[in-house]
Amino acid sequence: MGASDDDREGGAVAPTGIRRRTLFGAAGAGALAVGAGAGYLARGSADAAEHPVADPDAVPVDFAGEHQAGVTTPAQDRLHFAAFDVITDSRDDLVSLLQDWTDAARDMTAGNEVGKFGAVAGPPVVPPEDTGEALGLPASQLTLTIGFGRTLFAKDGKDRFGLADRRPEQLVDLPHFSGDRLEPAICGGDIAIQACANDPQVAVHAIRNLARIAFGRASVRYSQLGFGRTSSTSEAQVTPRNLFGFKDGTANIKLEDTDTVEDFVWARSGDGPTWMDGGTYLVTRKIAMRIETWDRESLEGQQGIIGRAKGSGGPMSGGDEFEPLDFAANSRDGEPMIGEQSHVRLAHPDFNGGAKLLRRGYNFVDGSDQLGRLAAGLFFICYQRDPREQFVRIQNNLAGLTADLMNEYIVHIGSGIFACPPGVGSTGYWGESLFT
Ligand SMILES: C=CC1=C(C)c2cc3[nH]c(cc4nc(cc5[nH]c(cc1n2)c(C)c5CCC(=O)O)C(CCC(=O)O)=C4C)c(C)c3C=C
Ligand SMILES: [Fe+2]
Repeated sequence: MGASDDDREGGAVAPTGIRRRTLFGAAGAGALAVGAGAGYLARGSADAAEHPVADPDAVPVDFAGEHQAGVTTPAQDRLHFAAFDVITDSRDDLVSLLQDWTDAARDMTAGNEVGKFGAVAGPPVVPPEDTGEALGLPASQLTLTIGFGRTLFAKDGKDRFGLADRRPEQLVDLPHFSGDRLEPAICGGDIAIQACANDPQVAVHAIRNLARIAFGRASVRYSQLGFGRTSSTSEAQVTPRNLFGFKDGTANIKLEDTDTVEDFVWARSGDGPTWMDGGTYLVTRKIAMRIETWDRESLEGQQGIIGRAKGSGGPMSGGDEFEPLDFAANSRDGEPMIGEQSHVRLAHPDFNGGAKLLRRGYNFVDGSDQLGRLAAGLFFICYQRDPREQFVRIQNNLAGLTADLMNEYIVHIGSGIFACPPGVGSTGYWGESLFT
């Protein structure tokens, strides 16, 4: 195993790769995890000042586990999402790609360089195994989460890899929703990989290296950068804001609510094919937001559209952020305080047969268009046990100009649905249960 100068300085070489950056020397990670992740309540608190901790981003998120990381993991600040097209016809090549990707994912999520020699310790006559831009950076809570699209199982009626009869019925072709203006180039994909990290360079490095490893076997169909996580997935996180300026994620499923996570997020035995037991279904929607039009809407109008107060995030029926929504409350003029066409009413489980989602989206700004308008929006990401009963049901309730008032300000332009297999142990590879 090679070791770079940095490793010799840090004095730590991990067994499966070259460590990019260590904690304070070889300090134990357990005590350092306090306040890990951007936006945690502990950050900047008196407690944190009295008990300084090493950079919490140096404590990696476990890659191995019953479920994949990156679903209930406290949402990191940054996203690089990529959808791949598989360009080989060989099942063996597909399996070897998943094996190579898993090895690299193990390395990178642990904060190590990719491969045996990494970026600079290999033979000088061949391209380095790792592209190098994350050298010196900690793991930054990087998680890598994989999902398989419908076209991996069968495409144009062709059973490409002998997987056609293993496609779960939950992995539906999403219906057309009223108002959709989907652009095919940013829809679908055979395989999706969600990279989340607190440092954008770490997330980009991960996707770049996975794309490089895939050369000749899979190519990037599209990718999306995101920032400012628009959901909290843990009670320990403060609720972030989306580009409409509203707190987003208040009523999200939180990892501490284990019963809800079990009931609404993870596929279980009997739900579908056994290879998906412990997995989950991912739906993505790239939603453009008409920022300039929104910015001309009055505060009262904006709050009426969302159904929550812009400052506190509390319901329009009253109370602070986490006060339950009271849909029966009427104002003095007899109108519901949380409007009939408000977003939170139409998205709420009470109006969707009890359905809930684990939301994990990110803001995006792809620069400005030719008229100087922000090309911005929400890259909506959600995880669930059955998209038919969850995303599709809720989106059908929201879609259309006569439904959610927010539809005047948004348009769905990208879409994807993926079956995310269960987690991997310390050996094995992503999606192994699908091929055995
Ligand atoms: C189909 C699912 C959903 C889409 C698409 C969606 C788009 C979308 N949402 C916001 C902003 C907010 N959403 C909020 C709550 C909320 N949204 C959904 C679902 C979708 N949103 C759900 C299930 C909920 C929770 C409803 C509840 O149980 O109360 C909120 C309020 C804060 C919160 O609870 O998170 C905001 C704000 C935007 C801007 C957007 C598309 C661009
Ligand atoms: Fe929403």
